[in-house]
Amino acid sequence: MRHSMCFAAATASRPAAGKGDATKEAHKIFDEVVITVRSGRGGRGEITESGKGKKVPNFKYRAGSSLPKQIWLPAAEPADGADGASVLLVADPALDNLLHLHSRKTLTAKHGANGNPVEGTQGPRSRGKQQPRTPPLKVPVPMGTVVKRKRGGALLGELMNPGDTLLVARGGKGGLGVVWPAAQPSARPRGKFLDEDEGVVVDDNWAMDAAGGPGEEVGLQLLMRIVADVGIVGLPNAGKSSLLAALTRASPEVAPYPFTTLMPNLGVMAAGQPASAAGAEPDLEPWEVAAEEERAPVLADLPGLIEGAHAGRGLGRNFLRHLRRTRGILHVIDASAEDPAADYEVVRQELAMYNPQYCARPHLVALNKMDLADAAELHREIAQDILSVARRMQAEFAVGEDVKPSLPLSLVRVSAVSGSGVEDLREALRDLLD
Ligand SMILES: Nc1nc2c(ncn2[C@@H]2O[C@H](COP(=O)(O)OP(=O)(O)OP(=O)(O)O)[C@@H](O)[C@H]2O)c(=O)[nH]1
Ligand SMILES: [Mg+2]
Repeated sequence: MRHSMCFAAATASRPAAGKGDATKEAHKIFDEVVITVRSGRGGRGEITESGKGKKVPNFKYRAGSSLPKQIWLPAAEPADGADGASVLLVADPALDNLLHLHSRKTLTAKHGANGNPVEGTQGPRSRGKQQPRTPPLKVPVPMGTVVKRKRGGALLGELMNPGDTLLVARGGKGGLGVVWPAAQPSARPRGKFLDEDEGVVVDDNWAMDAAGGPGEEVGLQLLMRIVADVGIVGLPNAGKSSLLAALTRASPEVAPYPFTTLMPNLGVMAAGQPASAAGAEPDLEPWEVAAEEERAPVLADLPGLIEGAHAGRGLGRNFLRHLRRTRGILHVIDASAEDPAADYEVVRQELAMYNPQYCARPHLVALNKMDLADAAELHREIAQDILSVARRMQAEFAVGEDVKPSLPLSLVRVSAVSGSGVEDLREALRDLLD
């Protein structure tokens, strides 16, 4: 279900002050982590002596009969060692960040059980059978996680949908059960093979066969990009989080100071709002409603951007990578600000500097805080100014670049506080995505 992912980030806990730098700065790296995973080594195979069995009572023996009292039970086939546990990454829809992996950076899977319980080691003995599989170590990660090798940065895979799994370290093969041809050590078969480093090495084949394969150790870099249809961007305090709360059922933190939002908040814009004309649509069945919700657009409220974010000011701009998979962008402008058109330009410029593609995506402008007197009076001029900024940016860019900044699809006047215009904005967002 898409839903379950959506409301967890709303109460993204503020890192407690004074706990040490890593904790304080955790919010900056909620979407990135470097970890080491180790798969288990394979268990040893059982080693038995051939021809050896044991005498056991004959259950068919009856006193006075010709049947022997004891019979010879041949040795069972020796058991194989179990394969070591692999390490799997699993996309968990309940997660929306990678913070849980910051506290434990090395994850080790279990070794395979030995085929023979030698003194001092543990292991179930199941003669003649492959040992039971060792359950893999499953590491939960949020959807939208990109997995790269720490060294070289080769892409190993992406986990996009709930339940997607990626094998990152394969467990070692279990050793084979081996029979000595004779009890005498001198009679054991011997094999010679070349070892690249040390020249000729003599070893016993049986010992090689019985040994389990080693596990792997892999350094991984995990990067998360949230999966959303629309990204909400704007200066700090413009009312992005307030609008997300008005448009969806999410309840992000809202406060009258900049940089309230430290990690993206997600919300689902549920369909079937009361706006449609009476009788125009037949009532939806419950499963149709569920299907609607499944398709309902996900909005992502990003932390505030400021001028110079590309150079690391404010919260920087690393979180802009979360716009990568969005189809459209909603610019939120505080229309009661001194120069809303300049604010719009600042944010557009930061987007363009991060990735010119972002500016080419279809976008909407929400003129927020329309309940305030200054904003309401000036909204025509503000809209004009914003449009001329957008046209100018388009004209400037079109010269050398092949991606052209888009013009706003529409400018919507809203107030997240009074709720006016929210329905129009919802409508505009749907048009944007169609
Ligand atoms: N009057 C009025 N105030 C608003 C409106 N929308 C938001 N605010 C106020 O503006 C302030 C900032 O709102 P937020 O939603 O936290 O702003 P933000 O853009 O998410 O801010 P950051 O997360 O810091 O980037 C809060 O005090 C809100 O109450 C609105 O439509 N009208
Ligand atoms: Mg916010």
